Amino acid sequence: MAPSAQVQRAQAAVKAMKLIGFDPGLAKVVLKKLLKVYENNWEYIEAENYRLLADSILDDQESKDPEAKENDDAVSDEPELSRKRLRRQQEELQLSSLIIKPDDSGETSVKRAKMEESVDGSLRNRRGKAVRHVEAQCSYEEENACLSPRLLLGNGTTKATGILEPGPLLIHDRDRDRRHVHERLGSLVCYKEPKIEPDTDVPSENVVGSSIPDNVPCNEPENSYVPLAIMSSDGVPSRLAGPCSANQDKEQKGEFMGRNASTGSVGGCSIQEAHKNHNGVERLQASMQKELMSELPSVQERCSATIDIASSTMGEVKLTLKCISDCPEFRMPTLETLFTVVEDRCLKSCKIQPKFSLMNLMKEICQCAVDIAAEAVKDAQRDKETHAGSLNHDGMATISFSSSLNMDAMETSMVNMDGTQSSQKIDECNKTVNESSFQESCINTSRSLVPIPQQDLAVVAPRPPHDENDIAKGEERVRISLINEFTNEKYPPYFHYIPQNVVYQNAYVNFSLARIGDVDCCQDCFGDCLSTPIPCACTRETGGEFVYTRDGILKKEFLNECISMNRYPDKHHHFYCKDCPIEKSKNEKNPESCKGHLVRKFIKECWSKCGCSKQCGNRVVQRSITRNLQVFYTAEGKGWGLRTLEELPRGAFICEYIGEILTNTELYDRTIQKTGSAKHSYPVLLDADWGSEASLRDEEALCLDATFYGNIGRFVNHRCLDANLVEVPVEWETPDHHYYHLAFFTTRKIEALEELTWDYGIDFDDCTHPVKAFKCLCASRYCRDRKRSKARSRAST
Ligand SMILES: C[S@@+](CC[C@H](N)C(=O)[O-])C[C@H]1O[C@@H](n2cnc3c(N)ncnc32)[C@H](O)[C@@H]1O
Repeated sequence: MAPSAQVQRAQAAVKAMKLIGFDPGLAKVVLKKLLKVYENNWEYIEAENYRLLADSILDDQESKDPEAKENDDAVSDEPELSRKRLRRQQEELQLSSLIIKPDDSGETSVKRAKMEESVDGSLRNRRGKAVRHVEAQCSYEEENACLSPRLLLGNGTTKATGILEPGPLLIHDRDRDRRHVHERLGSLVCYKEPKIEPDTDVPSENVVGSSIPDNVPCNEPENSYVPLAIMSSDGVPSRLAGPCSANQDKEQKGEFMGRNASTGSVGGCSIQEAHKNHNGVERLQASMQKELMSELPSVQERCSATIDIASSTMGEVKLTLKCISDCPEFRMPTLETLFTVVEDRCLKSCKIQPKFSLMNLMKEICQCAVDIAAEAVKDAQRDKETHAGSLNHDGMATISFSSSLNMDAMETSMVNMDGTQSSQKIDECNKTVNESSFQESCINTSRSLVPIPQQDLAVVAPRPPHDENDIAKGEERVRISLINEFTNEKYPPYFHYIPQNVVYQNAYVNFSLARIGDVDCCQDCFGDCLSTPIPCACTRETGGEFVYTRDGILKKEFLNECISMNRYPDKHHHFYCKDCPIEKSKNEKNPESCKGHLVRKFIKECWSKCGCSKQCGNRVVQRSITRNLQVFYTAEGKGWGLRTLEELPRGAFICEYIGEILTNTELYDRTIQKTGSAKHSYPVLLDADWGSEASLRDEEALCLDATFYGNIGRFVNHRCLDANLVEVPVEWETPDHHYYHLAFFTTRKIEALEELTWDYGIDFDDCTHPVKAFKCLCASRYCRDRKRSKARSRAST
């Protein structure tokens, strides 16, 4: 019968001791003691070619030497001493293995790294790629020697056949003898069996750790690294507020990357599972190992994993993944393996797209950092220019930057969004960043982490201003794609996509619940107000009738009225204000009298103070965009426009016109600051109630400006009279008509791919109108601009 694994290991250990000159009998005795002390944990004993065993034999011999007795104690009597020694050895081993340097070819080599290979000479990762496990067993030169499953003795030369038999060691100079033994051990090359896969249970307290001290001073120098956030193993930052809130929660019982602590599964795929597929030999070894180590902590329990994120005020971000273990066999996997496994797990667990790549995710993180910083720069510049009164918002010029994380090297000149002007500078920046980051990686990376050349990480191309798959950047319930089939202008000039209006600065918009009285909401309602026999209080505005059908479509009568108001304004009521903000903005000192503002029909939707649900049929506009729409480049020269990709019924809600809420004064300031190079303009006056207010000051009159912040409503082009959209004022959070939402509804059935248009109601002769006069290209047979042009040309002939 073949000897048991235990016996085989014992034989190998004794033989190794014999090879370096120890008496096999003594080796056996000491080995027995060690096994007892270390509870049969062969990993400790076999580490570094039985260094512990050799040391223990020396200790044993020394303990029998009366001179030595005073100084050292035998291993059997002092297990703690042996443990300490082992720890020291492990520390030495780790330190010596940390240095990774690029060689002449630019590749990295692990200094003093030793190789171990599995039975077939290679290990494969789960995608079938060969993975080399780096072990501290033999040098690169000795790599081939490791392939043979036998004990070899190497003293610079590999002797596969002849085994040297040195004589017994004489114990005179203990230090020298120890050195001697260690040298011999160092040259002893030992075949190691394929590594047994670790257990997967990870007690959370062992997983979490941090290398960043709690007492980071608050007065760090400007460009020093300060931890922004320490990600605990469950991914929750345990420190978010910078250096002063440095109380890192080491106690936090986290789970690493969604790992289930009790099962060891990561994102639905446990490590155990991951290794189940290995061959039967490994399974057998795993069970043997389990038997021997049943009461020992698992490898994972002996590791701590930390993610440190440090950021300097200069914009550099360092992300460090540290896995520290007291287990001598523990090695960091290569990045390739790590990425492959994480990607696999993520793919399995999160059902994310098959194209998912961790590297892309990291690039995305870099990109986000750059985006956020760039936006702050842009805001600062805009503020500066606004104050200087010399702002030209028109070209929507923006900042181009190096997308690597060195914001110090950021290019700040204004260039076109195609990035053409700044490439040289970006290259230079990247070069600087690459060099320094590469060096840092060399120092900080643990033994088998290969520094990634920064050009792989850096996003080289300038960031596109918009996501062509979704211009709304996920802010809406539906994605809104972007397409230009006519020119090289791939994207519209940059603007911030916002799904809801935001106050720019001085606009007074009072959203307080206290202002909504009982008559302005339906507190007693429940569920869907449209399903109740008696219309709720919110219909007061619309004469006790809901304006929506159960299908969420605007009712015919109401829609007709709104369309008629737009098409035939003269037939409808107008307000005339005492001091018209529009006239005042044209001539402040001597304003003309008000030309009148249409008395518009309002929709009042239910809201949060009401008792009904968010799905209530009287909440159509606030539920935002639901239709399949697309921003596209128009063929006629109107620039970008909005179209539908689906057939739309008459009365369907399309979108709100969203922008910054400005006072009339603010809009006026913005308008006069324009130098005239602006191609398009995007303001809308919220004048539906101006006439009802006896005297409305400019700083009270509101408007929406979608130039810098807006939604897809800003792309709706103008069409004279027979536009297929009509704007309707809608309110829900405020009971008066001072501030309201502007919603677009279809005026007729619309085919898929038809452009959506709206009659801006502008007077093409009025050069002072906030919407800058443009040559109308609406192609409507009712085009007011064309009529005007014709009339002019007739008059001149
Ligand atoms: C609210 S924006 C519409 C989106 C704009 N086309 C774009 O590319 O961003 C209004 C501007 O679009 C252009 N525009 C809209 N309707 C137009 C039309 N019928 N004819 C010519 N230009 C039009 C004008 O420059 C106008 O100032």
